[in-house]
Amino acid sequence: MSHSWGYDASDGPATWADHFPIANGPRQSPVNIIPSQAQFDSSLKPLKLQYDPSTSKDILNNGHTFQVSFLDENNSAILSGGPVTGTYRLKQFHFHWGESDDKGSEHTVNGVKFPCELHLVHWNTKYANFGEAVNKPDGLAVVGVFLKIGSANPRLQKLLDSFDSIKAKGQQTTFLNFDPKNLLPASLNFWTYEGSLTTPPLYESVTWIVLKDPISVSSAQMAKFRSLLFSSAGEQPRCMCNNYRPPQPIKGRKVRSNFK
Ligand SMILES: NS(=O)(=O)c1ccc(C(=O)N2CCc3cc(O)c(O)cc3[C@@H]2c2ccccc2)cc1
Ligand SMILES: [Zn+2]
Repeated sequence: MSHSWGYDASDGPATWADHFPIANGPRQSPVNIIPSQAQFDSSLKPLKLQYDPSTSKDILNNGHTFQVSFLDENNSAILSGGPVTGTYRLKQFHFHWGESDDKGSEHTVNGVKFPCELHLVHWNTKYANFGEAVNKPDGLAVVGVFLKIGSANPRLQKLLDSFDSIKAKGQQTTFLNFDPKNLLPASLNFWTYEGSLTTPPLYESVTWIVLKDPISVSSAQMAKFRSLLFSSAGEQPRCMCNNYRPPQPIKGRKVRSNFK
């Protein structure tokens, strides 16, 4: 990433337009979803997420979030159907969260923030690879899943148990056989709209697919997310939290749903 950016007052979302003018573009993400204004679209196909066999590779603290990356040389973890045409391959998933349980998600619903939001990032196989797809208008499809405070979610435990080895920026460790299907709610009902990356370079290349139903996370598990650091080993430790961009202007875009 060329210019360094972050989530503090000095380098956070309010400053991103200085170096990434597309921050004020026509299809920026995230947005506030207002269910009563979403349009049911019966032509939307069921969302197909085929993550078998799961081909997770590693888990990395990249200084903005932590992400689990996947082998994407073949179609072993793909998204199809829903609002997209063609086949999109899973590249990585990551999360955004707050310093406290009352905020942290990027998308909001009727203005309500969730404590955390999962993003599963897929790229369109009409392009050669993720790097080619990342700045094309139909290049990416990201599935967003809200996390809601409730009972501890055992399916998050393997992620949380790896945090001690990726505490600081740049730390990475092997992370095999993790099936991201286990992070999905029972229903794949979704809202969809045309948007962007929610971090610099903010490319307007994302078909967003935000699932209506959340998965659970306990307050203690959220505290573990906040044990990660934005900072590198040896630097003044800075808690990795509030790594979310607030909702951006909808600018006339339609949010569609596949459910009534
Ligand atoms: N929140 S999100 O919209 O789902 C999203 C999706 C992808 C990416 C992503 O892969 N990025 C953007 C941020 C970033 C920061 C780095 O330090 C880095 O090394 C890579 C990335 C990648 C990226 C990859 C390729 C081109 C541009 C950015 C980031 C956020
Ligand atoms: Zn994200």
